[in-house]
Amino acid sequence: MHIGAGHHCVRDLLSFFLSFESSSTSFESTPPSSSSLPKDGSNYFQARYESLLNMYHSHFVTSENEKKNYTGNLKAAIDSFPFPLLPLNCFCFCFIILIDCEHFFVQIHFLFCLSFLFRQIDAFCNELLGLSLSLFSKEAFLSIIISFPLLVFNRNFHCRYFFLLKLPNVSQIFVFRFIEMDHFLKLLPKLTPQLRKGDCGKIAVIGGSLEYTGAPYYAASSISRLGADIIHVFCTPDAAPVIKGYSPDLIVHPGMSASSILPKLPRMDAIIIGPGLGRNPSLWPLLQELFQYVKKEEVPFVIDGDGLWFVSEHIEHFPRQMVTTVLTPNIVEFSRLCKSALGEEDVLKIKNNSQIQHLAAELSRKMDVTIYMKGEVDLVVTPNGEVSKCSTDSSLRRCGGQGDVTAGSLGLFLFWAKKNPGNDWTSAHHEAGISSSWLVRTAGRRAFEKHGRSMNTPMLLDEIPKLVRDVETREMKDIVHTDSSKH
Ligand SMILES: NC(=O)C1=CN([C@@H]2O[C@H](COP(=O)(O)OP(=O)(O)OC[C@H]3O[C@@H](n4cnc5c(N)ncnc54)[C@H](OP(=O)(O)O)[C@@H]3O)[C@@H](O)[C@H]2O)[C@@H](O)CC1
Ligand SMILES: Nc1ncnc2c1ncn2[C@@H]1O[C@H](COP(=O)(O)OP(=O)(O)OP(=O)(O)O)[C@@H](O)[C@H]1O
Repeated sequence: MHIGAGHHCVRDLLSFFLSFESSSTSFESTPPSSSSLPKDGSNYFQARYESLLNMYHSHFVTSENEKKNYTGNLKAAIDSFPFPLLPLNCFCFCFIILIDCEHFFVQIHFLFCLSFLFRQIDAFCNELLGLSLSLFSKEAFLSIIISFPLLVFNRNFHCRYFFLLKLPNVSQIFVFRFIEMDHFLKLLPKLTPQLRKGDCGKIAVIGGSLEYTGAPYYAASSISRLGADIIHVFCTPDAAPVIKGYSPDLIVHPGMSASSILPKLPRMDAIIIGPGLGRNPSLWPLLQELFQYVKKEEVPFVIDGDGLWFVSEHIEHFPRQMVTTVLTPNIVEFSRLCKSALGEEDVLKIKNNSQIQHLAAELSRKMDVTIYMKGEVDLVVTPNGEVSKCSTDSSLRRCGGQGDVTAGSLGLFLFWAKKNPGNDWTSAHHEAGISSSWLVRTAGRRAFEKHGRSMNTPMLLDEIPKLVRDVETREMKDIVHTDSSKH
């Protein structure tokens, strides 16, 4: 098809693409003739836009607020588009590709932006129109080229729909929506009658003290709900009966000496240290021996909470080449690490996300370890400079304990990710990080939608079983505003 020759060509192109929308046979459908299009193009495409929006809402958006936000963003982007002023390389277009992987049909819906385009283009000269459409078609072509290898080469790409949507203001919001969920799905081990106890994970959580009994429980409980077989909690003797009382599911070992803990570690598939650990200086020898053990045995290892406090306090003794290790700081823990490792003061005053990302990359490189930085956007940064960002909608509540769920689930995901023969440690860290972030944020959001400001971490934990089941049956109807990308 020749593109860009003028007004009639636009109509042909539109009718060609619209035929896909109305037909389920995708590429095999015959394009309707341009004369079959209604005379009043503007109203026609406005109606198509509305219907697509409704379709989007009915499939993926649940709450009224989300509907408003989505519609608002979209309309604002479309309405505020300064057509004559915008440089061509920022040309406003939007397209959605719906891929039904199971039947391998591809349907292309170039709808609501086409409605916009049509209205605008009608009023402008043919020359500009021609250039615009060339750009438009190039993007469409590229998107198809990108989508097919994903389908063909990634067997785990289970998603039913892959959305690609581009607008100036909400650019790429939806691009990796389902890929992010797919990371999570891909890591879940297949349950078969041949599995034996322990195959899905034997995980150690080291933490729990008189003051903090909730934190190790949250970490351990998230691991249990995700499907690990055995969870050991190592904590101080006074915390042990309390933690045991929370759940008979957990194996709780009182005592924090290296000599009592280390002999039990060779049977563990991943180790998480820090949630509720406390800051008793007598714990430092345990951490030092643990670092050496993890480095030698290459066990998936997560350092969180007070574990990070010890690392900051003894930064000069933190070993290099901890290839299996992920540090999971919140902003306060991050600022402590930056201060001790990079000499950076006042990190808490930084409000600019890209500056934080830059610092996280520097910290990761300097410490030679992966950093999973929690915040409004979660960042997974590996020492080679790769960054994964996850900004899936999460809870608006910042109640304590959500980071403990991150640390626990991350430990288990690291074990699962590394078992995948295609993964080296770097890719395992990114895959596990994205999965953990998606899990905590989505479970948190669901809990928040139900309970509002009364939401707390046990409520988030209660969302995990349903969430896992929904993902496995791909019944996700409420994923909105996901932005996860790797640079
Ligand atoms: N139920 C349980 O058992 C739970 C136990 N937990 C466990 O508790 C242990 C300690 O962890 P932690 O994160 O509370 O201690 P820490 O690193 O000193 O940070 C607190 C300090 O940072 C500050 N601050 C906070 N945010 C800030 C911000 N955005 N910007 C700036 N400042 C900010 C805040 O200052 P404040 O507002 O109080 O003046 C405060 O001084 C750890 O083992 C963890 O696992 C938790 O998991 C929760 C559930
Ligand atoms: N401002 C934010 N907006 C949205 N999500 C956030 C925000 N801050 C943190 N989160 C999410 O909440 C989760 C926990 O992060 P948080 O910063 O609360 O950890 P933490 O302080 O270590 O938690 P804990 O209370 O367990 O110690 C992370 O997965 C992160 O994605």
